[in-house]
Amino acid sequence: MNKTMHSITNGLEGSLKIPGDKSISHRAVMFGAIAYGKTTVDGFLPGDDCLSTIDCFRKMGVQIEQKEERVEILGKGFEGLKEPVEVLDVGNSGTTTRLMLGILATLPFHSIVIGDESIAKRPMSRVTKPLKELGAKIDGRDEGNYTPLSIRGGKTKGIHYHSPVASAQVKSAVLLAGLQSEGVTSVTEPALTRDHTERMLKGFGVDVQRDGLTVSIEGGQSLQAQHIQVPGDISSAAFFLVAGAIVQNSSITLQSVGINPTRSGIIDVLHSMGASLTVTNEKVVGGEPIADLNIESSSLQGTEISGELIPRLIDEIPVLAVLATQANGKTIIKDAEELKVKETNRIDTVVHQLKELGANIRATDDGMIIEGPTPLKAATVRSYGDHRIGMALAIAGLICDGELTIENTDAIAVSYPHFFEDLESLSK
Ligand SMILES: O=C(O)C1=C[C@@H](OP(=O)(O)O)[C@@H](O)[C@H](O)C1
Ligand SMILES: C=C(OP(=O)(O)O)C(=O)O
Repeated sequence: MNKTMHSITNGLEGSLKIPGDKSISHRAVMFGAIAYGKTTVDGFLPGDDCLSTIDCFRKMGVQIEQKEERVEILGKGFEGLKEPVEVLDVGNSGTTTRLMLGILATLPFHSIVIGDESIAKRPMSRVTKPLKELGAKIDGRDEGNYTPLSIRGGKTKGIHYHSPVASAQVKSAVLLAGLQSEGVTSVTEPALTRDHTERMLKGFGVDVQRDGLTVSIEGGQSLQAQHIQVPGDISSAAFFLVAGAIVQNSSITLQSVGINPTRSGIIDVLHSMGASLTVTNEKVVGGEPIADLNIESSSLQGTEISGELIPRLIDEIPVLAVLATQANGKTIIKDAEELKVKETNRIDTVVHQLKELGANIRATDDGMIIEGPTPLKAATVRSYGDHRIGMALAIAGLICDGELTIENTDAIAVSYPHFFEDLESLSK
C-alpha cells in the first residue's frame, strides 16, 4: 500500500493513548509461556511482530488466547513446550527470533526458525554463538548466523558471557537459556541496554542479580504466572513527539508512556535541543515507570547523540534524523553502527530518503550528520519495508512543501497498526 501525506499548516492538537510497548509485549507472552499458571496481559501490542511471537509459542503447544490488547497464556513451565511439527515463523521480528532462540536452546527437541527476507539478512551469531557455548546445537547459513536456523536444544551449562555488542536481545537470550542451565549464567554488556527482561523476570519470581553492567541468574528457577500491564511504547510515542516539536502551533499529549531510563534517551535529546516537552503524572505500573508526555512546537538546536545514549534511543534514530533537519546547526549521530543490522540498514535508508526530500544529511561509518534547518520538499519515497522508516517519513510529510507519497507502508503494522488513524486524529 502507498500513502500520501499532506503538510499541516495549522498545527496538531490532541491527546493519544499510545499502543503497548513492543519489547514488553513480546516478553509477556514468552515469559507467560514458560511460567506455571495463567498469565494475563492488558495493554498488549497487537502488532504483527508480537503476533508472530504468539504464533510461534502456539506451535509449541502453549494455549494462548488473544483478543486485541488482552492476552491470556496458560503456562506449564518449560516442560509444557512441545516439539513443533511446523517451522517457527518469526516474520519480521528480530526480538522474537533472538529471545526465542534462548528458550529453544535448552529444550530437548528439534525446531526450525525462519523469518522474512529482512530477518534472513540479520546477524544471529550474536546469540547463536553464546548459546552454542552453553551447549546448544544450532546450525544455519554461515555457521548459524542466518535464518533458517535448525536448533537441537538440551542440557546446557552456565557461562559468563562478555557481549561485544550493546544488545538487549543478546542479553535476554543468554539469560533465558541460563534459567534452564546448570549453575550461574551471567552477561556483561558494553553499555546498559533496555532492562525489561530483568524487571519482568523479577516480577515472575526469578532472582536476578545486577552488578554494574553484569546481570546473573542461577539455573533451575521456575517462573510463576503474573498479571502484566503493558505501558505505552516510547518508541511509538517518538513519532508524535517529533511531530509536535516540528509542526508549528502544535500541542500533543501522549498518555501512559513507558519512561524506563534505559529507553528514555529521546526525552533527554528533546530537552537538550530546546524542545518544549513536559513529563507529568509519573508513576510505576507493573515494575515499569510511566508518565504523560506533552510536546509543543518550539525552536530547536542541533545536538550530539552518541555513546551510552545510543542504546537508550536506538529505534528512535530514524525519526530523530527528521527532527534534526529542522534544528538550527549541526546534529551529529555517532556510535550507532547497530543501525546497520536492523530491519534495514537504517543509516543508508534514512540518509537516502531524507536526501530525496532535500535534507542536508550525510552518512558516516557509525551514524550520520545533519545540518539544519532545511525546508523539506515533496517527493515519492520508500519505506523499504521497514516500519520505523515508513513512520519517520510520514512525520517528514507533515512539513513538506506539497504531497509526499510513501511506498509500501504495510510494514508499519509491525509495531503500530493504527498509526495513520492516530496521526489523523490530531488534525485540527
Ligand atoms: O530487546 C528488545 O526488545 C529490543 C532490543 C533492541 O535490539 P538490540 O537488542 O538488537 O539492540 C531494539 O532495537 C529492538 O527493537 C527491541
Ligand atoms: C529493531 C526493531 O525490532 P526487532 O529487532 O525486534 O525486529 C525495531 O522495532 O525497530
